Amino acid sequence: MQSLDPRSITVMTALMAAVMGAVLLGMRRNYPSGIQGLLLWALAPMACAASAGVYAAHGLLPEILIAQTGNALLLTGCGLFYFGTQRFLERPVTWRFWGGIALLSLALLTWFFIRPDYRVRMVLFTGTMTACVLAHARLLLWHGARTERGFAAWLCIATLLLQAVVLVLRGAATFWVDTADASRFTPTFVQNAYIASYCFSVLLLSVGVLLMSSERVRQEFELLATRDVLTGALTRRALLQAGGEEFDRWRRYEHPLSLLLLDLDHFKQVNDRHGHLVGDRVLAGSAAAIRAALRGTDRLGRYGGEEFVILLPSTGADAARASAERVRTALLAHEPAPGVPPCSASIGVAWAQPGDTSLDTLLARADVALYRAKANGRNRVE
Ligand SMILES: Nc1nc2c(ncn2[C@@H]2O[C@H](COP(=O)(O)OP(=O)(O)OP(=O)(O)O)[C@@H](O)[C@H]2O)c(=O)[nH]1
Repeated sequence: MQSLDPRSITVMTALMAAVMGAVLLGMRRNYPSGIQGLLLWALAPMACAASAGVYAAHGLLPEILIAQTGNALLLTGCGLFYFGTQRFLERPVTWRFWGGIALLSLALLTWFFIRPDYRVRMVLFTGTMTACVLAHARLLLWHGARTERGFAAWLCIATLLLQAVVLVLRGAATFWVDTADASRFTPTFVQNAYIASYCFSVLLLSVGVLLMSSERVRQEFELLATRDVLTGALTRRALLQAGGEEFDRWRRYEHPLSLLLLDLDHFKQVNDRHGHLVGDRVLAGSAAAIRAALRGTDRLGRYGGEEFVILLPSTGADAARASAERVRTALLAHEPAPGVPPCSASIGVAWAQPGDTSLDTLLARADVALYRAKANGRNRVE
């Protein structure tokens, strides 16, 4: 490590960070605009690259200019990563607070040029960086890891925590390894390790945010493929797949299985009287009311138009009838938004019985029961 040239590592860091920034910028063009924070994440490694470029000019320009510009750019890069994550997690962006801290720290650093001591400047700068990096890790731990529980969020958190450890160690070590008139390119083992670890942390953080965006895209596509946009219920395809799996489980383990076929009553009249848009709102509101009346393991799917299927795993005939009754009364009790009419539902109940060969058998029986419920006056369970 001692034999490594700190200026060369700094130049490599600048090049690598610039490439990562360009990759993130290019990637952003192909991602849905609904995913926020990508531009800030792309600008972050570019600011880090610029700071490394400025540091690499050590000895060629006045030290105060290099130190202040380089530090300002490095803090900006750190902040852009942080603000990008805030945007990505759809949290309020706190430019002012963190910008204020960075400016204060830079102002203090300027003051130390009047009474120069490299070690004090080092402690102050690594301290500010540690605060920024820990704030970022905390943001991801509290908000990110909950919604983005994937590998990528943990990679970012681990990188940030490691970076904080390195910064604290670097700040603390300065009083042992540096002299008051040392400079950033004084070739000590500690300084080389510090610059090299910074290079890796920019790389890992850029890869981490790139993976986080890819995971978000995958989640959104998965949601689009399996969720009905209007009601949030499972699509017909996803519902039939889930139903097929539950049916196989019933056949193998003989856990009871029931399903409800629910059809909103006189829905055509709602459309005819109030228009399709209001009809859509009735559908969305009804689906929300139905979902609220179900257990966590039950699954609601939109079978077609105004027809829904509710899968009730581990539920026998009596419990299924009770569930259906609960859903029916929940729809009656549901208070629609102003201007949206209430709507009742008829429900056909079916449960798996010996001799059933597929989910279709249950669906066909539920359909017959639903037809009976309609024929017997609607707003009822059969
Ligand atoms: N607004 C809206 N209407 C839909 C949607 N899908 C289906 N529909 C309408 O739902 C209505 C269903 O009408 P019908 O099958 O006659 O049933 P109904 O009026 O509910 O009568 P019953 O089922 O016998 O009580 C049709 O007018 C469809 O156009 C949708 O996504 N949005």
